[in-house]
Amino acid sequence: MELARAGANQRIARISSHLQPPNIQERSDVLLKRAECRAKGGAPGFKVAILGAAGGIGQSLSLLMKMNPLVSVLHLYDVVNTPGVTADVSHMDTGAVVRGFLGQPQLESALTGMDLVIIPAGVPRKPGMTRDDLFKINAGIVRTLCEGIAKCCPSAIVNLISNPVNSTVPIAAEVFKKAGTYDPKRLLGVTTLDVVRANTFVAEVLGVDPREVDVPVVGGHAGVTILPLLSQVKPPSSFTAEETDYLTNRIQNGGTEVVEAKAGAGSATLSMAYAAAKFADACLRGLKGEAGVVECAFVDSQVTELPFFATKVRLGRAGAEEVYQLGPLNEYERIGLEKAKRELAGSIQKGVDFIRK
Ligand SMILES: NC(=O)C1=CN([C@@H]2O[C@H](COP(=O)(O)OP(=O)(O)OC[C@H]3O[C@@H](n4cnc5c(N)ncnc54)[C@H](O)[C@@H]3O)[C@@H](O)[C@H]2O)C=CC1
Ligand SMILES: O=C([O-])CC(=O)C(=O)O
Repeated sequence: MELARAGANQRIARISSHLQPPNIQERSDVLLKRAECRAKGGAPGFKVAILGAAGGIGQSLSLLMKMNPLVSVLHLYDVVNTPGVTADVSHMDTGAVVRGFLGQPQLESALTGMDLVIIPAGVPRKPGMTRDDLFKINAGIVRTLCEGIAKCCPSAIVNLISNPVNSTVPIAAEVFKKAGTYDPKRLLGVTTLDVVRANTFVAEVLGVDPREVDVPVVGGHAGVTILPLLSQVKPPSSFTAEETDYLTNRIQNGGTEVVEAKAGAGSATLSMAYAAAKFADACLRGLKGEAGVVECAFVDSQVTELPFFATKVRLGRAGAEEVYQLGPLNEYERIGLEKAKRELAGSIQKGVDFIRK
């Protein structure tokens, strides 16, 4: 009986969360609070916000996070089109309560109380552009969103997708430092798509199921900074010099391959939403206290002389609780590492300067 009533409340909360009249909205807030309390009580559940939820990545990612049983509350924020995306996703008969937020005046409401904030907001590449060409527009977007996080949910884990990741993560760190809320363990640049691609392409070469393959990809998330460690592939495998060249180039240029195939209609969205959902799920499992959750991510790091670097990290209740060393590299990878570090150093500094200067 009580369960049925709770279910009805949740339904009303879902429907009325899109309605505008203040009295209905007020009632919806009460009902939503009840649903949130319930979700926070017995059944485990985290509050997740997606910033840029109406975009190419954002929409598919919203769908995937609505399907995640670890999510009890899902906030969808964008500067356009969130009412439609929210209405649509909210009809899915899964547990998470969905709520939409539109435009800067609603940013703080979208962020308050969140455990995990995922950011795919910003412009994507067109053919002929590098990820760094997106810096001008996306740096400002990331700064504004991170200022909101520092104010409204300073303890949230942040998954940063907006490009150029090699610069936007340092930007976010500087914003949080300025606000006095920086916790390096909680800021993670999402490089999962590089690992997803590496697993797929290596599996093709080996003739096995990609789900059986694990390729560490380290460095950063642009061109030569994307460094797959083929000598550490699991299960242990050897590659000819030709295969190593082919795989390294294909993994480093996977993003460009999609940008060119889409011919002006944007960059990877579907595989990226899949990768982001996979990474967010790992973060939530870590938050829940699951042991042994390990993923690659671009984080505050002491693995090299650079202040940020992507390696495997262990995800726990506090975020990236352990940052793993690179492990043994072969000669090909050592040369790649030096190239990656040279480019990364400039991209990181550019991000830092954007906030400090
Ligand atoms: N880390 C990675 O591996 C990958 C990163 N990306 C990056 O993700 C970003 C998003 O890509 P798409 O979804 O394809 O772009 P999109 O243009 O389809 O969507 C971006 C969304 O961000 C929204 N937005 C713009 N300014 C905003 C603001 N101030 N606050 C909130 N939302 C705002 C837009 O309204 C739009 O809905 C791009 O920067 C792209 O380069 C894309 C693929 C892989
Ligand atoms: O290539 C791009 O611009 C988008 C991206 O980061 C990727 O697909 O890896």
